[in-house]
Amino acid sequence: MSLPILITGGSQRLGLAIAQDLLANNQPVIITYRRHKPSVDELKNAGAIVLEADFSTQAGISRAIEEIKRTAPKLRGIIHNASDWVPENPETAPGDLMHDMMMVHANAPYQLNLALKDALQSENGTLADIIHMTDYVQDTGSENHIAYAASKAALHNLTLSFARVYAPYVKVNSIAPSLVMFNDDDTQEYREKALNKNLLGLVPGAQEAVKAVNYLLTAEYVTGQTLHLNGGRNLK
Ligand SMILES: NC(=O)C1=CN([C@@H]2O[C@H](COP(=O)(O)OP(=O)(O)OC[C@H]3O[C@@H](n4cnc5c(N)ncnc54)[C@H](OP(=O)(O)O)[C@@H]3O)[C@@H](O)[C@H]2O)C=CC1
Ligand SMILES: Nc1nc2c(c(=O)[nH]1)N=C([C@H](O)[C@@H](O)CO)CN2
Repeated sequence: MSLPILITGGSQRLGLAIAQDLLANNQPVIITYRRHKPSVDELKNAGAIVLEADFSTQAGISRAIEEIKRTAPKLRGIIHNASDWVPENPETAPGDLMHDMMMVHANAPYQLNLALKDALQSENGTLADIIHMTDYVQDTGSENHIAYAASKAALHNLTLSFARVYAPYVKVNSIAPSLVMFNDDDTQEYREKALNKNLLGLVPGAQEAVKAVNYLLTAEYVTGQTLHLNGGRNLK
């Protein structure tokens, strides 16, 4: 039996698609979720281990680390997918927003990577993997999600540091999507405008992230890199 891959925020959208694909290919999976949904039970019934975790507080991060260590002494990989896409808004003080963004996108991945270093095992000649789900805005910044973009840039910087420190037994890479999957409440106007933001005029859906994850898991010579999933938006 292969060692499990941990996916944070695996109860919906990209994280759920990644978890479902890995399970369908007989790869054991552990997911964390913040709010219980039917998908959590569906993943559990499909054989996943499901752990409740909220990375917005230090206590939540510490609790998650202890529960993951107890559940899986050894891991094939970690996919840091959990994320909150929150714009600057009048209801949230800037200090609170920056704190919240940094906790889930940088502090939690940082602490989990350190705490789970010895658990990460290469197996059958395949190196272990850490994958950080960052964002196109890691390199560009954002006008309406300033704190969010800064926290994703911090997450990408963790890719560079951990790639250096964890070589040669663990590969560490970023996947930087631009708009890959719409949200249910995205208006038709937003959707049409978004399609024109990249060269390919596409919003491909969650399977594009699944393909990117599977590439990195099988790669032998890729670490400290960013896999951009943006339809050429940077050239538009
Ligand atoms: N979708 C896209 O087009 C893009 C996605 N990305 C990145 O790809 C990744 C996946 O995107 P997507 O599937 O849309 O992500 P979602 O917005 O669906 O969030 C994924 C999960 O993160 C969980 N989460 C949020 N905050 C916390 C927290 N404080 N502690 C624990 N869990 C938390 C949520 O749990 P709950 O549902 O319980 O609240 C949610 O299920 C993310 O890192 C995202 O930033 C980047 C650019 C574009
Ligand atoms: N946690 C999330 N992060 C992001 C999302 C999302 O739905 N959840 N969506 C985006 C947008 O698609 C953005 O890339 C559009 O330009 C960014 N991050």
